Formats: sequence, C-alpha cells, structure tokens
Amino acid sequence: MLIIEKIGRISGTITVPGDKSISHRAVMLAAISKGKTIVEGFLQGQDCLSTINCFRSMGIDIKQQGQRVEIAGRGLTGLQEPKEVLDAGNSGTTMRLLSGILAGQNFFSVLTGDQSLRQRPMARVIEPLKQMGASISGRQSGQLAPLGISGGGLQGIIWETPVASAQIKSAILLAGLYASGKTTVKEPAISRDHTERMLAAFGIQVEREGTAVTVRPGILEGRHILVPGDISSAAFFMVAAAAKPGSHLVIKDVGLNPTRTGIIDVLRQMGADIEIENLRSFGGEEAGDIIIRGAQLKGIEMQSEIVPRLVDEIPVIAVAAALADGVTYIRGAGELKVKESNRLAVIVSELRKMGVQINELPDGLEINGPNKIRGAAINSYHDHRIAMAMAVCGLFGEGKTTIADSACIDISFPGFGELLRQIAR
Ligand SMILES: O=C(O)C1=C[C@@H](OP(=O)(O)O)[C@@H](O)[C@H](O)C1
Ligand SMILES: C=C(OP(=O)(O)O)C(=O)O
Repeated sequence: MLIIEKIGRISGTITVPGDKSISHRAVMLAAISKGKTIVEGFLQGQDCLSTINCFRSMGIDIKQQGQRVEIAGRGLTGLQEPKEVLDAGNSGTTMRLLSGILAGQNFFSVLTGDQSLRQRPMARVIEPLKQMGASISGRQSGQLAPLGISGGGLQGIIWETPVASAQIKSAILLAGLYASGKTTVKEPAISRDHTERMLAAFGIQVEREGTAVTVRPGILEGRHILVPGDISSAAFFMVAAAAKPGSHLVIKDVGLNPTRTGIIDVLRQMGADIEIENLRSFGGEEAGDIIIRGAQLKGIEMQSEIVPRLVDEIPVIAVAAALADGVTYIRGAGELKVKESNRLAVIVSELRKMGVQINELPDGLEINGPNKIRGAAINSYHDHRIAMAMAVCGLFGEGKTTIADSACIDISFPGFGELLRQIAR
C-alpha cells in the first residue's frame, strides 16, 4: 500500500523510466529483424516484461540486464510455434501488436492476459487481421481474449478505423509486413506514431499521407535503440509540480514526440509554467528536458481533438483540474472506458472520496475547482494510471491518503513511490 501525505512543494532534478510504447516496439521489431539489436533505456515495467516473455516463448534469445536488452533477431519468419499460451498480462499493447505479428505466422498460437485485459475489446484488431486472411477466434464471437490465431497467407488491405488508436494501427501495419502488396491504415486523427518511426529505422518503407500510413513488406535489420523517458510517466510529476506554487522540477531526457505532447499543451493552457530545454533527436524520436515551476492553475475546456495526444494522461489531468480555479471540461475521452479499468467512472468515484466536485459526461468529465482536497482510502482498481494520479492528488490533501493495491504501479513505472519521496518537500 502506498501512503501519501500533504507536501509543501516539489523540487529537484530527475529522470523517469523509459517509454513504454517504444520499449514494446523495440523488442517486437528486433525479434523479427535480421541480426542483433541492443536496446538501452528499456522500461522494466511488467507490461514490457510480458512482451519479452512472449517472444522468448517463440524461441527468441533475449538477454535483459536492467535497462539494457540484447535481442538476437531471427528474421521475419524465424519465430517458432509457442508450446505454451502466450500471456500478455495487463498489457493491451502487447496483446494487440502481437496479434498483428502472429497473424503473419504459419503456426497456431493462443494469446491471453489478466482479468482486466480479457475484458478489453479485441474485435477492433481481429476484424482487420481476419480480412487480411488470418484465422482468429476469441471469446464472445472474437471480441475478447483468449485469442486463438492461425496466421499466414495474408493480403494487404486498406483499413479505415473509426478510433484513433496506435494499437489498432500498429497491429495492422505489423501484419502488413507479412502481406502481399501494400497495407494502409487510415485513422480519424493521428495516434502515436512510434511504430511508423521505428519501422522506418529498421529499414522498412513507410509512407504517410495525412492520417493514412502505408507499409510494404521488407526486411528489417537489427540496430541500436535508445529509449527516451516516458512522457506519460513524467506527466504525474509535471502535474504535481505545476499545481503546487513554489515548486521547481526538472525532468531530463523525456520523449517529446509531437504525437505524445498533449499534456504540455493542456497544462500550459491551464496556466502552467513549463519550459523545454535541450531539445534533441533520440534515435528517430525527439527528446528534451522539461522544466516546471508551480503556479495556481485555471480550468479549461479541453477539445476532443487533443485526446489521442494525451490519452493516458487524462486521469492526472483530472487531478490538475480538481486543483484549478474554475470549471474544466474533458470531452472525446470515451476510450477511457475500455482501458485497464473504466477510467472515467473510477476517476469520478475516487476523486469524489477526496472531496472533488466531479461528474461523468457521456464521453468525458466535468470538474469544478478549486477543491479543498482531503486524504482518503483510495482503490486503484488494479489500474496503474489511477494509482499514480490519485497519489498525486494525495500530495494536496489534508490528512493521509492510502492507495490500495499500489503494486500495480510497476506495470508502467517501477520506482514511482521512491522518486516521489525524492522530490517532495
Ligand atoms: O500503442 C501504444 O503503445 C499505446 C496506445 C494507446 O492505446 P490505444 O491505441 O488503445 O489508444 C495507449 O493508451 C497505450 O498506453 C499505449
Ligand atoms: C492503456 C494503457 O496501456 P495498455 O493499453 O498497453 O494496457 C496504459 O498504459 O495506460
């Protein structure tokens, strides 16, 4: 259990663990490329460890020593039929992206996950992969895991997805590596583009036209990958520092890919004092240092178009809104209902326990601030983002806040509690 008490301010210079999305992709692409890949800055979170375990079960030699991972790629067709069920644990990214790769394999595999992941929608990736020629079945007519996949013999498609989702897009593009002809995915707005960037870095031809991306089959070559810090992890400390007057926090080497930086735009719109320094390229991705000084934030109307650029940060943005002066509206966030928990419902129930005036909207939240926060006994619902967002709220509360089942934080951010203690004054 994590116990949080009210603090005076946030101060210090830190780094956060490696980007989760990039770490997953590094292992996946390395496994199906020719030759050795070395990854540095790899996120040792449970989700990314699930990805490593799945590839080990398919015969890939992966040596992991802390943040350094060495993968002996076996080429596009080098994966072996797994003897056991592949377990994606709590990780939607592992299950959906891996489905795309498995759709291209001439063998049978079964993919499962924990109780939360077995409730998350899979038809969104299964449908296009079936249309490409894979045989896939799952519970409830192919909507839920466990999934049974017999792949091979794929043809390229043009797929228009109604949801801006990097997981859907990536699953189809990865299957496209095994398909005849070209494969195009068009989304309503651009979701995080790490797959496209990394495919290009591994030597694959990737074309972008507006919100459409096209890949053609090709050969991937192993390489060296440096993973920047995860902006989604940095976001918890950004909000804590931005909302606490007197704070001064420097977060170094954070990934600043423009498809991920919505949190910076929203906090600035709320009146936060945020500067970026040392902006540079980090192996095909932008990175830099984020400097945050505390201020009184103000409520805003967050436009739905920005949601794909900050989808995992909405729980902690709700905390910023609870502390801000005035009303905040968050819209276009219906996807939060199908994450590790129903994040809209859970944010409302847990923030209310801490005295926050908050209502659930059909696809978002309405938060009235500023609120006098009180410590409370919080349930994380085994959702790492909820656990960490509520811990940040606890820093502003009178009395003690306890986060039950806080071990789930290790899913994306091992060491969160320790780092928080280091910068809390
Ligand atoms: O592709 C990825 O690495 C991710 C995509 C997002 O999910 P969706 O694609 O479902 O929006 C995000 O919520 C998740 O944490 C990571
Ligand atoms: C939604 C998330 O991850 P995933 O979909 O990979 O489980 C997350 O990390 O907030």
